[in-house]
Amino acid sequence: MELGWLLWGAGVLLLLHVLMELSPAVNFALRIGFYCLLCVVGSALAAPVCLLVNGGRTVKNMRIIKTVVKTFKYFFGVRFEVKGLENFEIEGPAIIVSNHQSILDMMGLMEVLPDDCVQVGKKELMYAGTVGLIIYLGGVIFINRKSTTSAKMVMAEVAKTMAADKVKVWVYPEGTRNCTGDLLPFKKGAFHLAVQAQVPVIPVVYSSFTTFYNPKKNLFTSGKIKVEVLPAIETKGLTSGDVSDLTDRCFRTMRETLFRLSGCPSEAKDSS
Ligand SMILES: CCCCCCCC/C=C\CCCCCCCC(=O)SCCNC(=O)CCNC(=O)[C@H](O)C(C)(C)COP(=O)(O)OP(=O)(O)OC[C@H]1O[C@@H](n2cnc3c(N)ncnc32)[C@H](O)[C@@H]1OP(=O)(O)O
Ligand SMILES: CCCCCCCCCCCCCC(=O)OC[C@@H](O)COP(=O)(O)O
Repeated sequence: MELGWLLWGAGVLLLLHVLMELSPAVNFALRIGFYCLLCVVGSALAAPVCLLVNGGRTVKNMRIIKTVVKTFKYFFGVRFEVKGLENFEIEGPAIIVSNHQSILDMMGLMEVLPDDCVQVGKKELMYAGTVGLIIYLGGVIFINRKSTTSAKMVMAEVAKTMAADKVKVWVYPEGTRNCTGDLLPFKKGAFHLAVQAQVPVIPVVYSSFTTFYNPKKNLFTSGKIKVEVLPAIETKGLTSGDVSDLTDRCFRTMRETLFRLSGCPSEAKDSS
């Protein structure tokens, strides 16, 4: 009986292996599926721990979430090379902005996430089962991207509470995933938030995944991601009239850094 199960297990594994060898599409789907499974199972295990240790929705849960997510990279052979972590060492609140390429970004996020930092996410994530639950428990701020008015209202609330709670807020200013090796134009919410709260903006750039991860080509191998935390940009004294300039400045700095980290400096020159 037990031998039977073993044989079945071995058979299924062998079949999966052969399928992965034969078809890049199956290989890709299985690896992404496994990532999602890790997220779902990891969240299911972490949620009760968060509830027991911290009692409910609080940014303190991010430490627990971070501990779990930081183990994921070993399953996929993803390595991180991080520079500039000292730029996070700012007392009190700040807005952190970074590029957003894929759902795999959650690994890169947790690799560098400073203490007392919540993220802004689309509200649909709240309904992603156990993952939604863990994101909720971690204190993520949910916005409705389809309604600028309501998103702006949420962000204005955040500007007020950020100083009181001394939290940093992580925003993906592209507003959606983008795995092209370039940046999408930045939305302005993060920069309005920084100016309203008069807190610095800290840009974080992840090198392009395109060499090892490309959903269109069913590519997902092991690979190295370079991460750079850039020096903070002060916003003291800036007013809402300066938001566009601030946005452009961050965009240009981050785009140059992205090309430099991804090893394509020529594109940086062509861009402006
Ligand atoms: C234990 C195991 C666990 C495993 C599982 C892992 C779990 C990991 C756990 C936890 C990590 C959780 C991580 C979550 C990550 C989620 C990522 C996402 O979901 S990314 C998508 C959502 N995020 C965004 O979209 C943000 C950025 N968006 C914005 O800030 C936008 O600006 C927004 C939504 C506020 C408005 O977007 P618009 O599309 O309408 O575009 P615009 O150009 O920015 O705004 C239109 C006009 O409104 C003004 N405006 C915008 N915000 C304003 C403001 N606050 N005040 C005044 N005016 C404002 C602008 O200046 C613009 O006006 P003028 O064109 O300049 O005239
Ligand atoms: C019902 C159970 C489903 C479980 C699926 C598990 C998937 C794990 C995903 C980890 C969190 C990913 C957060 C993320 O990266 O969200 C994407 C948004 O930022 C941008 O959205 P979009 O590009 O505009 O669709």
